[in-house]
Formats: sequence, C-alpha cells, structure tokens
Amino acid sequence: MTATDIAHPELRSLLLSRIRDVPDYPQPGVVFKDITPLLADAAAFGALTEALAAVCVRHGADKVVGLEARGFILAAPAAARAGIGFVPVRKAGKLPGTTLTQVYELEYGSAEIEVHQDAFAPGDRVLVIDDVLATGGTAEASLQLIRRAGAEVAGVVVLLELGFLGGRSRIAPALAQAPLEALVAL
Ligand SMILES: O=P(O)(O)OC[C@H]1O[C@H](OP(=O)(O)OP(=O)(O)O)[C@H](O)[C@@H]1O
Ligand SMILES: Nc1ncnc2[nH]cnc12
Repeated sequence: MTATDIAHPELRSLLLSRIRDVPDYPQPGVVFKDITPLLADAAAFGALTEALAAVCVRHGADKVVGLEARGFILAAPAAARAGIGFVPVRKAGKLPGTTLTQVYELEYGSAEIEVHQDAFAPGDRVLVIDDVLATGGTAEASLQLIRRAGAEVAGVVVLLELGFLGGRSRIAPALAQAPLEALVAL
C-alpha cells in the first residue's frame, strides 16, 4: 500500500517546514516529528485547520474524533470550523463516564485508549483526526472503539503519515472501505 498526500504543494511545504525532527526521542532510534513549531505559527496552524475542516465536510462526517493528546489540538478546531461535534478518545482512566477500552501497541511502548460508551448516536459517521500515523496502532484501536460504540467510520485523516512504518497496511482491515488520508506523507 502506498502513502499518498492530499495537501497541495504549497501547503505541503509550509506544513513540512514547520515540523521539526528530534532524533532519539523518546528513545534511541526514534526520530520524533515535533509539531510544536507548526502550532506556534498562526498562518500554518490556520491553514492546517482549514484543510482538516474541508476533509470533515467532504466526508459528510457527523462527529470528529481526536486522539489524545496531539490529535486533540488538531481535531477540535477543525471540528468547530466544520460545524461538527468533537469526541475525545483518551488514554485510559481520564474519562469520567462509562467507557469502552482498547489496548494497542505504539512505536515505543503499549497503551490503552477509551471513549465514552454514549459518545455517538447509532450510525453516526465518524472521522478520526490525529497528528501522526506511525505504526497505525493508535488509529486501529480508535476504529475498533468507534465501531464498538455503534458508529460508522467515515475515514481517518492525519497531518503526517510515516509510510515506512507500515501503518496504512496495518489499519486497512479496521478501515474496511473507509479512506485514510494524509496531508503530508513521508
Ligand atoms: O501510529 P502509532 O504508532 O500508533 O503512533 C501514532 C500516535 O503516537 C502519538 O501519540 P502518543 O501516544 O505518543 O502521544 P501524545 O499523547 O503526545 O499524542 C501520535 O500523536 C499518534 O497518536
Ligand atoms: N516518530 C514519531 N514522531 C511523532 N509522533 C509519533 N508517534 C509515533 N511515532 C512518532
């Protein structure tokens, strides 16, 4: 499976120019993609929010899911801009209501994520937004949660896809026919 990017060339280079590589973080051998310079640049963050909101509208999503923590920063303004409700998928133990839980593996460790059991209306079409798709473990777990909560997956959109880590292939079964889009794919 090939990683493709959907940002037009000007937006792609703006976004890429504001993502900083941090070698050996959080552990040796990992090159961490730091989006804080992008968030600190109002023009770049604004253009990113517009692009993500356009994807939400194009897919006719009823809800936008953001994945804790960096996914929240991108998904919440995009959902508000698109006029769609936002649902947080959080790391275990952070949501106050009755939750569904999913265990998953990361590039650097393992984790559990949760969503409120009543976060979606039956049949809601849900678009997942995150900053980075790496191994795909987080996105895959979120898709399983969304379906278990009774909603449909409209798609996944990420700012940055690290294609060499194989996340696209990993999440293909959980996506079923839904699209995975990356604004920038490396
Ligand atoms: O495709 P994967 O291998 O699952 O990796 C991608 C995930 O890893 C990061 O989250 P992380 O949990 O590291 O931390 P955060 O709380 O800073 O967003 C990133 O924000 C994605 O959610
Ligand atoms: N290399 C990476 N950079 C930033 N976030 C990540 N999440 C998983 N792998 C990552």
